[in-house]
Amino acid sequence: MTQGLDIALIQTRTPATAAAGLAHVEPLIRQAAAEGARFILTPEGSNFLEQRRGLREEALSDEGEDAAVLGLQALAAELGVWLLIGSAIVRSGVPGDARAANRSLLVDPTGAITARYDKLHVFDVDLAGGETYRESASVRPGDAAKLADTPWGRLGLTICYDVRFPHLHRALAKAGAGMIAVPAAFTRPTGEAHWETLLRARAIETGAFVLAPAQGGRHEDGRQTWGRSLVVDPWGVVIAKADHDEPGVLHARLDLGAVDRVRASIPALSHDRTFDPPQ
Ligand SMILES: O=C(O)CNC(=O)[C@H](CS)NC(=O)CCC(=O)C(=O)O
Repeated sequence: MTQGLDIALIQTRTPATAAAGLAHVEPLIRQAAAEGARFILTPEGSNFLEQRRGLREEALSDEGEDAAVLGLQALAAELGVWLLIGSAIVRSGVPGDARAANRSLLVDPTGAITARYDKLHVFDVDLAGGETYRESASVRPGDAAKLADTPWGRLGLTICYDVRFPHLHRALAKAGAGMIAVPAAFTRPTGEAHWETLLRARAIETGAFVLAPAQGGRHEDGRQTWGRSLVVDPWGVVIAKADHDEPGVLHARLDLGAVDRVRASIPALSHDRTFDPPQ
């Protein structure tokens, strides 16, 4: 019999308020648990997703009062599963800074939050097609990388645009992560060009499983995201993939022994050298 950890990624098309966000994701999480997942991961912006130009302070709740965060904690407890809320957009809690935190929350089967991570790299980008993002205007970036303990080993926490910073992933893997979460709300053009390649590269470079639940499709405010949620094994093989942008559940079974086997076979993670800067 094959042993392994049964996980599920939830692909969403999150609406613009936290109450609606919860109503959207809850049935998918119930389905994932009923189908056997013990660890369930949701995308970036799981409480609400909107065109950031209009994000107002009044739209934000404290982490402890957000309808979606509270509802998802209760759901994890009811279903007895581990749940990564890929991110919730909540008040940063930093005095004098009205911006949000874009925060991953790991919830245990009692419903308690056991780890939190604020997105380090915010998306300030002008795309060729005219799409412009200034995430730093509404989101205060975090300043620390984060590993979370799970019954299946250490999980490295990252969010979306963080996937473009390989040294962050290497640092997480060197600190013990055998799984790295990359919840996302990728743009369509960058998703089409880069999403799968970036995720496979991060898995190969770290010898870790990469778990990437994504927002997908055309959201109620017109924003379009690239779905295609993906699970990559430590060898870089895509072991589960949504071939579409529709909301749904993507199951995968992780053979966690693969982490040590891959790292023993190609020990690049321990072969870093220091060198003089290029002249
Ligand atoms: O705004 C929210 O509610 C949730 N956050 C996002 O959607 C963020 C910031 S705008 N999106 C990304 O980081 C996309 C990265 C990307 O697409 C790339 O690196 O190519």
